Amino acid sequence: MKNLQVAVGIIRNTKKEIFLTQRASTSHMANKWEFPGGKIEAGETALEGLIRELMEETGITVTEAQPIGTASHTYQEVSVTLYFYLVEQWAGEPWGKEGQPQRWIAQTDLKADEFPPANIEMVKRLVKGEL
Ligand SMILES: Nc1nc2c([nH]c(=O)n2[C@H]2C[C@H](O)[C@@H](COP(=O)(O)OP(=O)(O)OP(=O)(O)O)O2)c(=O)[nH]1
Ligand SMILES: [Mg+2]
Repeated sequence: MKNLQVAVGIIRNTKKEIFLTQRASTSHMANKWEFPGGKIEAGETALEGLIRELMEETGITVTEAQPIGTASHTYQEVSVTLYFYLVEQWAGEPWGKEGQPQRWIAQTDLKADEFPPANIEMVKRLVKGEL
């Protein structure tokens, strides 16, 4: 089975709100809310992939990103390894640049079941305020 390496950004503002986007109805994990990000390309580091994906999907220029862990999950179609980064320093204002719905939500109000299963542990850590 394919194993995807995916860089994801937990974009957090000074009010402890997190920026989420919604996956397309035609995509894998359709309609789930996600941390913006995507597949790391050949020759790229995870951080380079993160910076590129957040520019493509949200329009921001990441200026600092802290690696906070990984999660692996095997779905029916594909297996993924997520490389999570906490992003608190950036230039610009994030928006759903590819037309995807977006929202800011208080970190403590995140709901694990709105995310793909691979995200559950990380969402729980965020809700508990461990990060
Ligand atoms: N971006 C993102 N992907 C996630 C999360 N959780 C999770 O299981 N995934 C999975 C869904 C996909 O199977 C896989 C790759 O993400 P993606 O679809 O965003 O990849 P991409 O941006 O490169 O998309 P594309 O170029 O193929 O359209 O990671 C998450 O929080 N954020
Ligand atoms: Mg993506």
